[in-house]
Amino acid sequence: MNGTPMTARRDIALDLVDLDRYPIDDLDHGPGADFLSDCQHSMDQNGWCNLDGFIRPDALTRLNGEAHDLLPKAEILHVKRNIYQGAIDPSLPKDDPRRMEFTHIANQLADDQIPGETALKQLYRSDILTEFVRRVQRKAQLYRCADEFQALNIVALHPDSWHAWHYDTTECTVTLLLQAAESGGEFTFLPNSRTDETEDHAAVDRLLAGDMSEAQTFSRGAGTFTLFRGGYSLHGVTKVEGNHPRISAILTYDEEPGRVIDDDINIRIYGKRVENILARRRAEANA
Ligand SMILES: O=C(O)CCC(=O)C(=O)O
Ligand SMILES: [Fe+2]
Repeated sequence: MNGTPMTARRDIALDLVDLDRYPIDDLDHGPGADFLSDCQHSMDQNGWCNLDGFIRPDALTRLNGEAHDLLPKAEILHVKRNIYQGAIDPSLPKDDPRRMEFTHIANQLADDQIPGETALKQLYRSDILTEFVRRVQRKAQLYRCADEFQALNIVALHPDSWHAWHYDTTECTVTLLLQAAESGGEFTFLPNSRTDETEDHAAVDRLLAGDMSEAQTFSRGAGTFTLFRGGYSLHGVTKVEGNHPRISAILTYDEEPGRVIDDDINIRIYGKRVENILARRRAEANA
């Protein structure tokens, strides 16, 4: 032993987040405490908290570069589902949302396709960031989602694509915009449109019919970090216009530790690749 102290690895959030504007490194004192209280107030009042320029410009170049390096290897997914992530049930009336199929096309990386050494994965795994999200969402505990596919995703929507209306399968979602669309591609949602007991069916039906008048949307530049309760807020992204894709990172969190997602939901989102992984695993387990 030479007496060299073990030094913990520096938390990458300290290098990527604009701490002057968003002091997530000290939420208990001075400016950090005021900032946290503003974020909590926005969650309470509006059901969202939108932090423009959360990622510093140099860090954004790095994260967006990682997404651009990885996306060519990702599948183009054709996602077909109802807003609850289920398969449609043809026995229901035609206007029941459980019967209505919404489809979209996305160039998407699942968590297992995003290497651990990337700054983006390290940012997702940052305890400082997770603690910030937990406190804004006012949770006694909050964990990063443990699902091998859903935990962290990178989603590129190419021109003419949208992201169909849905509820997430984990409660707390953060969407981090890495590259904005030239126009369109607006993140759009009905804050807290359902609870565990009920749903605002009238508002949901209006949105599904194309009436966006009650939906929340705001212009978000690249680097914007938006917290909301994705599992309880119907949401999607309007059609991307212009010449380049809109790219976002989706960070998911849940009150339950070890939250994993049903295989059928993962297959519906991620398609053949994940279907094959799960089938191989089942075959090996039975061998
Ligand atoms: O790209 C976004 O901003 C939202 C995407 C989304 O809702 C999702 O991947 O679940
Ligand atoms: Fe979502």
